[in-house]
Amino acid sequence: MEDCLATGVARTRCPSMTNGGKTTLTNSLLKSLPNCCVIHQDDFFKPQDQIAVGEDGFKQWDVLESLDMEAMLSTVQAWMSSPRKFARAHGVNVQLDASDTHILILEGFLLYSYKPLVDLYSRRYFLTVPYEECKWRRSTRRYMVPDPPGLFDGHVWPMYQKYKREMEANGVEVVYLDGMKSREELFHQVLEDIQNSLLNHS
Ligand SMILES: Nc1ncnc2c1ncn2[C@@H]1O[C@H](COP(=O)(O)OP(=O)(O)O)[C@@H](O)[C@H]1O
Ligand SMILES: NC(=O)c1ccc[n+]([C@@H]2O[C@H](COP(=O)(O)O)[C@@H](O)[C@H]2O)c1
Repeated sequence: MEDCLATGVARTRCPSMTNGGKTTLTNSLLKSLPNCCVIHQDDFFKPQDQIAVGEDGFKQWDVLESLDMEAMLSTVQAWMSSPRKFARAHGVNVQLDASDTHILILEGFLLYSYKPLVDLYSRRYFLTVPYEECKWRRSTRRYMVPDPPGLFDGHVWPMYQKYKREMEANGVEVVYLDGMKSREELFHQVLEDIQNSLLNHS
């Protein structure tokens, strides 16, 4: 990572639990950071017929095996090999100024459990909200595959807790963000942090 930052290229991550507010935050950052691309982990869910059904009867969406992480890694590597080309191909308006800074945001709910990606980043954020808030926000969402009754308590929340425990046990260092803060406050906090990180490595 250090070598990339030394050339003015930064990568960061905006992961969290489901409904922590990561898509909202990512969209705000995208508008404010130069030459900024995003890769959404949700785009790498395997097709529904490849998702295992657990002993609990639920389709196991919230486990790493439900995602094609190799494909996600290849996409990250495509950005790493040519951020400018990647940005252009993804419709990002590339600014040709002297700094030549490029930023990649990875946004997803299970990013710190996939070893090949864990150490690639200059900044790692983790948005959290309390159980009740998460459950309420989730109840207002409509996913491509709607949640069956009981999924949140029976699968989503226990998997979130399991992966978070594992992440902590593995010593993955993250900046925790309080997802109960306002959208504006979170945006300014993270924007400032990323800008400082870029300055420190320029
Ligand atoms: N800081 C916030 N405060 C209150 N509600 C928020 C905040 N950020 C996002 N939300 C709302 O929470 C829901 C989930 O947000 P979203 O950004 O899609 O979460 P995620 O991408 O983490 O699943 C949406 O209804 C969104 O408007
Ligand atoms: N995008 C999909 O195809 C799909 C299908 C079923 C469940 N989900 C849910 O998406 C969640 C992750 O996305 P968010 O972090 O945006 O909530 C997971 O908790 C998972 O249960 C997504």
